[in-house]
Amino acid sequence: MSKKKSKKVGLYFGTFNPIHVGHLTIANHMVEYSALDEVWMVVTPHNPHKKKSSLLDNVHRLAMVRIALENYPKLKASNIEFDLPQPNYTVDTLIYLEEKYPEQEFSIIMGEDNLKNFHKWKNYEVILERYAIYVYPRISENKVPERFVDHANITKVAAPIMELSSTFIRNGIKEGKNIRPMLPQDVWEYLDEMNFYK
Ligand SMILES: Nc1ncnc2c1ncn2[C@@H]1O[C@H](COP(=O)(O)OP(=O)(O)OP(=O)(O)O)[C@@H](O)[C@H]1O
Ligand SMILES: O=C(O)c1ccc[n+]([C@@H]2O[C@H](COP(=O)([O-])O)[C@@H](O)[C@H]2O)c1
Repeated sequence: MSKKKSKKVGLYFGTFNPIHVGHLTIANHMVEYSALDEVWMVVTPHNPHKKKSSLLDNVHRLAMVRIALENYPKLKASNIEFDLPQPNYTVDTLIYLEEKYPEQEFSIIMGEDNLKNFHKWKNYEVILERYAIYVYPRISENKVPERFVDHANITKVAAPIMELSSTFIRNGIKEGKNIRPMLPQDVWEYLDEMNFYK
């Protein structure tokens, strides 16, 4: 007989270069308005679909996620991918997490933009078969592929839409713009003091 899992954990993967209020709003919404007990923000060293240039060191991206989550006990920063082979394929991370935390029930949190490209992820069928995927709305082009519409393991969540990106923030800093409202206060202070992205 299989043992009942003790905790429901939603995994929110990203490069978080840097984490911004769009990410934080989603993570908090997911943990407050779903059956999840916790959301882990998994800092990805190297997204297989992104270039590594302009990527701040893993430890600094993790530090900013930790700072952002200080007052959110149900949200955790995770460095689980730091010691896994790169680029980081999500399916491999999931296998590793299952072995390390057999008592926890994992699901995946993803934006609708990611769902549109999900069929390009490594072994996406395996992920889809084994995990619940919570999808929140994003403004983006193209349609969700037919095979994902109304899929039993995919749940749409009506989270608020905040269209900002880490790229926009990095470019703004480089151009000397004030981008403070887009970042948690303490994260802004950290990256300003460290002279990141200038
Ligand atoms: N404004 C936002 N609202 C909700 N989700 C977001 C937002 N920006 C990014 N995400 C999602 O958060 C996860 C991590 O995103 P990522 O770290 O790549 O951030 P990003 O802002 O898109 O970064 P970049 O501009 O560097 O590509 C992804 O699933 C992405 O779709
Ligand atoms: O496993 C894959 O093939 C795969 C391909 C693209 C992206 N991902 C994961 O999706 C996360 C969010 O992607 P992105 O493009 O929105 O930054 C990223 O941090 C990776 O962990 C995973």
